[in-house]
Amino acid sequence: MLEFRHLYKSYRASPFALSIGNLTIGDGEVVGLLGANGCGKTTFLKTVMGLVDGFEGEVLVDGLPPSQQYGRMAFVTEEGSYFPDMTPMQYAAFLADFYPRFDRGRYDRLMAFFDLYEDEPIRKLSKGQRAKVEICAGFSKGAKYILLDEPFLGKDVFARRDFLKLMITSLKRDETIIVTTHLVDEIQHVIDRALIIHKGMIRVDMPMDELHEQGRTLEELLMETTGYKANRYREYLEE
Ligand SMILES: Nc1ncnc2c1ncn2[C@@H]1O[C@H](COP(=O)(O)OP(=O)(O)OP(=O)(O)O)[C@@H](O)[C@H]1O
Repeated sequence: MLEFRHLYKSYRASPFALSIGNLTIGDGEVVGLLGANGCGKTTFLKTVMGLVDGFEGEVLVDGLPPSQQYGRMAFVTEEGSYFPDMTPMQYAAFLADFYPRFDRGRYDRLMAFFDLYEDEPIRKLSKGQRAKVEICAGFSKGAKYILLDEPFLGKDVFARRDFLKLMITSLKRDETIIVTTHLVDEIQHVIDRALIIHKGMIRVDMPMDELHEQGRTLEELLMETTGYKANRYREYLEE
């Protein structure tokens, strides 16, 4: 379980702070963290990973600070691999040494699914392929909490759809996912719960079943919450 208690983090460069009152994310939940550019999604994930200093409040991972739970968490970011000179095979061996619960079978199955070459250094792969290697790693570390920050960047539409299906069908019971993305259409039938952040605060926390029952789409909810106006560009053209 992830618990947030009065989390508050401001940046001088940002006009608003990330401010999360009380929030709990239970084991096995697949949560979509949504919102406009700069609203605080990555900062939220980084606090869970213990990568943010100087915030008020508390984040607990199964009752402990993130710094005591690194082995239980995987963070897949658009920044890609920190080990570009390794081949995916060497990377797997490294992960196996580092993560006691590393699942080599799952890594190999994901690599095969994405048609990735195992013998080329990661830096020689395309941007989308490098991102796929990170997904293979993230889902194979044996982490209970898998945080995905824009995992679809650079992936073609087929890879995105297949990956989502694979992710959902291969999840283990207590694996908990938090995924940020701007591709709301693609994840709306994948996530269990939507959190929408607007200007640093969670404005919507809704189970997807409830949204589907209301006959509304995630995109509509996001637009209503963030005040996005589809024809706003006209105001600029008509001035
Ligand atoms: N290390 C930092 N130093 C200064 N400001 C930062 C830092 N990290 C984030 N910010 C600011 O905090 C705000 C939230 O940023 P964050 O990266 O969390 O947004 P985001 O929702 O992930 O955006 P995007 O959708 O563009 O990825 C932004 O205004 C950003 O400029």
